[in-house]
Amino acid sequence: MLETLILLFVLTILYSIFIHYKYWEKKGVRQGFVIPLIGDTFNTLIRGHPVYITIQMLYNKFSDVRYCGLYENTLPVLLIRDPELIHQIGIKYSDHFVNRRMLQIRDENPLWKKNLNNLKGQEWKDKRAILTPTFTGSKIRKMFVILNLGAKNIVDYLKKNPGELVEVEVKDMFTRYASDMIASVFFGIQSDSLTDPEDEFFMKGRKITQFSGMKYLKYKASLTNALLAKMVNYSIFDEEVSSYFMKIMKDLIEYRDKNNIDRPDMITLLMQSRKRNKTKEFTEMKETQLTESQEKIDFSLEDITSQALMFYLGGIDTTSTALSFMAYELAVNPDIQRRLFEELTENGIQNDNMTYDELSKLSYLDMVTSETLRKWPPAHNTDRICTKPHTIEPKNPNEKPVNLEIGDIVWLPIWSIHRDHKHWENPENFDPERFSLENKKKIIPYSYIPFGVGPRNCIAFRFALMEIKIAFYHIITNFEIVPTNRSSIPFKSKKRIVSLTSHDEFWFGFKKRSGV
Ligand code: HEM
Repeated sequence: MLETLILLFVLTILYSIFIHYKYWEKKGVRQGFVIPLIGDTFNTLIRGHPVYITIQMLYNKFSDVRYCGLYENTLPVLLIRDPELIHQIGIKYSDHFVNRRMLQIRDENPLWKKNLNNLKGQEWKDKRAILTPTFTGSKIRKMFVILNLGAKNIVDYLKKNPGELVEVEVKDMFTRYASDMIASVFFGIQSDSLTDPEDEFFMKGRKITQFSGMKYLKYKASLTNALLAKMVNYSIFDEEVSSYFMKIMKDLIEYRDKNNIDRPDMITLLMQSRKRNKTKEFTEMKETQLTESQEKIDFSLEDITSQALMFYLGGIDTTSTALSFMAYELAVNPDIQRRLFEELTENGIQNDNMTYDELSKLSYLDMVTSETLRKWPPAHNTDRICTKPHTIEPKNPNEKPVNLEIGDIVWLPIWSIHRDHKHWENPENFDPERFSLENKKKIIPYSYIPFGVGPRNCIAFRFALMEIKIAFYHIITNFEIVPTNRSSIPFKSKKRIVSLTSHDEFWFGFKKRSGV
């Protein structure tokens, strides 16, 4: 028995070394030395680096190529290093790379299976076409009043604390802000988790967004291997969470249908999408084309809840991370903060009646937001799965055609591209000037992709930008953000983590401005 096991082990190692881990080499793609079963994840698994740093180290190791081959443990992955190739995969040949990898999670819960992020191929195209019009600039403009009120809550919350200086852990504060915004805009309910730490909606939502301990291990196992996925029986939306959100949505839709309520929020738009879809009156398709099969699509209560939950999952951590890093950079760069304060106060905007257009015109606010998302992209990596055979044609002398097969995984390393010295001068510096009107023109296309790329990019990018800008508009006109003894400067990342998270939390002081 023991001999058989040893033989099996030796055969596995030999197979790994001579066959499995030659996957990219055989396709003419550069790859490094690979440890069987660990693949290229050594720096995370053994040294404890966060995932985005491990990817960046691999990205920097092959500095002279447009792409390189990696192994996430046993899984072959093609890492794209070239902005033009990002354009090809994300846009030009996007039909060959329709899906993302998240889809491999074996979760039978329909709320999980039906959401936009997880849908594949034609089903994804159809749903995306229905949902895209709900996120256009004109729709965000309509719900601006709600966003403005939500952002003002941050100021009310901070002002409730006595004294001239309030010390706050901003990641928690912004997570609550983002959660209250989603509750209001996507679930039509008033949630005030900033004032009530135990707010029910927030506590239920936390169950979805927290990926720590056993839950994270199960998630990783499910992602890596279909067999493991079955064994660990992992579910992102468990029974309790699913029924809670389904009930909220059902009650809300019934109430609104019955009382003809037309609040300017996403629920109204999603309900209109449902009706429009039934009557085939679609006019605003731009980013994705309508398809014939669309007229048969059912956009049920389950669908609406599923999308709203996905917006919760996709929108909380990303937005609160961006907000936290923006607070960090403004605290450590007082000159930038001063200039931002000047812009926000010199424009004569009336806080209470501020409009979407007024906020959109604040150019320095836009520059600071863009630079935050460049230096600290909350979604540090995205991917595509090859859905139609595709050949990357050679461009440089050492390249051969690379034939990608159905199922091959391609990584678009947002963090590494944003910190590549070839594209950005002193990429570690926080410099909003990179995004001035003049300098913006010099940015290499597709070297700045915080919201991903092409038809499968972040559907809610306008909404996210507005959420960030309006929050900082109110914060900076009322407070100066300053470092305190508890602030962790420079930023230190948590070890072995997938997301961009601080080791020591984000503590900062908010000093009341005089006369406000
Ligand atoms: C600063 C905030 C945010 C960042 C940086 C961000 C970034 C991203 C990125 C990089 C992707 C993948 C795009 C690709 O693969 O090309 C994505 C997808 C997505 N995001 Fe966001 N996101 C943010 C906020 C939000 C918010 C607020 C929502 C919802 C309200 C949201 C909903 C989604 C959804 C549903 C997808 C999947 C789209 C699809 O597969 O069609 N995101 N996001």
